[in-house]
Amino acid sequence: MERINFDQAQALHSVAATRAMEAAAASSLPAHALMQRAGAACARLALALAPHARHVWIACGSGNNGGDGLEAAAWLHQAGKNVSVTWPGAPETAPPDAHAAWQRAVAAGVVFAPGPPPGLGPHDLCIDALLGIGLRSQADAPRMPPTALHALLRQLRTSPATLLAVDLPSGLDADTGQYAAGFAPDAEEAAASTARHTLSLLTLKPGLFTAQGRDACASLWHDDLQCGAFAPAATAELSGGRQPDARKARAPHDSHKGSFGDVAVIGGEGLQARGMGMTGAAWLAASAALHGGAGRVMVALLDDGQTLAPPWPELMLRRVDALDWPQVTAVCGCGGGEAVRAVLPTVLAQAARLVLDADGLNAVASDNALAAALRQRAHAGLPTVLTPHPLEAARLLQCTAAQVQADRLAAAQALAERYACSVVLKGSGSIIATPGQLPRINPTGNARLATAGTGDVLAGLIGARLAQGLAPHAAACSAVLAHGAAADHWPDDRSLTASALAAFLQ
Ligand SMILES: NC(=O)C1=CN([C@@H]2O[C@H](COP(=O)(O)OP(=O)(O)OC[C@H]3O[C@@H](n4cnc5c(N)ncnc54)[C@H](OP(=O)(O)O)[C@@H]3O)[C@@H](O)[C@H]2O)[C@@H](O)CC1
Ligand SMILES: Nc1ncnc2c1ncn2[C@@H]1O[C@H](COP(=O)(O)OP(=O)(O)O)[C@@H](O)[C@H]1O
Ligand SMILES: [K+]
Repeated sequence: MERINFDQAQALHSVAATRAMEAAAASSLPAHALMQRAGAACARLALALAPHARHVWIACGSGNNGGDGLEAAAWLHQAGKNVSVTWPGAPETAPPDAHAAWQRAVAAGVVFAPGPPPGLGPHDLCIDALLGIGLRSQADAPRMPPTALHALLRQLRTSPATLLAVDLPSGLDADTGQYAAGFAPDAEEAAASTARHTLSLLTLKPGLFTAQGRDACASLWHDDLQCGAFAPAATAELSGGRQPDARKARAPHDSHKGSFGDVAVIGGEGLQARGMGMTGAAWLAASAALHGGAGRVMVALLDDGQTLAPPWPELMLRRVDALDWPQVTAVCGCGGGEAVRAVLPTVLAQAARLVLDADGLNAVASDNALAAALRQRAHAGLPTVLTPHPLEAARLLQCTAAQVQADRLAAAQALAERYACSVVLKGSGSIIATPGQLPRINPTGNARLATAGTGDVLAGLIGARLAQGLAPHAAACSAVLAHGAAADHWPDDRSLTASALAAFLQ
């Protein structure tokens, strides 16, 4: 068993891949062995998390997730704990493994009760074994009426006792990180101050790391039930460990500024165009490229020459028509407004490497000729990274942001395929997808990044990584990881602003 610290690379497996692993392992093990291992692992972690628990209450569902809970009950009872189980299932309809686990729990003398024991306190433990990877999004004919299940879930979530979820927090979709309809915690449940843990069994699932998954699983543990050898190919991977790093300190002594590449930021519509000055976005991206290690950073503002001097002397103002396209890594779209449309045909056709952000993406979404020019870049061998947030991704995919969020991995992969380039789908658990590569989920970052301009900073940092010679997928993974890590290491007593974040980057 390992505790997941969100700083190590990890292979992630979908429900289908997990089922395949379970079938392969089960075929070479004695009957019920996997569930016995699952129950034992759960009991071990329970004893470690709540060693002084006077009561352990286990709420079990009618499938095999409930079976894991029944196995854990038998182990914990044998360990001398005062265990009670609520199991609205029935032996005659339980799957075979869960039926055997029920028999073991009964034989061990576990107490069955319709609800939690009275007086559960912070030292006690609740175990959520209601639903695992068998969650159906459309509960058409559940054996347990959803209302009964929801009532148990509410008691688990609002109890003062430590909460351990078996395999998944019940109701969370393991593939997408979204709660099934009706299962998301309400405000009172979300505000409960209970310590929460999740023990993921056999595999780590993508949904634990993106969308609502991070909040749902809280503290995360993994036990492969000694079946690692049966793991199929990963569905996705969690970024972590050492990333490709083009920092100057590690560069050959005989380097010069040209060795680290030129970034040209193209964006920042002026105030006069539509009464909305957005040059700040371009400066933020440029600052991030500079602090991220680009050799030279140029800024081509779309402000009709209004700006007289850059806010940092290292940055160079350029006109768009004065850029040396075969040399530059363009970061285009930050604060670009409507003005960016006019320059996009040139940028898409000529920039040697490109990060397309914000209004650059919106323009492509609404213009077939620009979309075709974007796709054409792949045929011309020109690397491109798109950096949409969910609404921008929805515009590009002609769907709603809710549909994007409903399956972030699939949405990012669909965009990467459609435009034949790398895509960073931003938000909690950013996804990095590139055709022909295993998609990545980024584990760093937090809600402090939810402030205006941090996306511009990310675009500039990806530009610096591309300019330093990394391939698009590696550049995106490395920059997204560093951007989130900067927020994770942010001093508690300072508020995070985008300009301070850009200056904090390496
Ligand atoms: N596979 C493995 O790798 C291993 C699996 N193991 C464990 O088994 C778990 C998977 O077990 P599983 O397949 O029996 O599904 P599970 O999560 O118990 O859910 C099915 C139950 O939930 C119900 N139900 C579903 N959706 C619902 C809804 N929306 N609303 C209401 N009810 C709903 C559904 O009802 P029904 O469809 O029968 O009416 C059925 O009763 C896995 O997560 C892990 O813990 C480990 O022991 C070892 C290795
Ligand atoms: N809750 C969160 N957890 C992790 N990262 C977040 C969170 N909220 C925002 N971010 C990150 O902050 C950045 C915001 O970018 P974006 O939405 O484009 O904002 P803006 O356009 O204001 O710069 C993205 O990198 C996103 O992944
Ligand atoms: K569960």
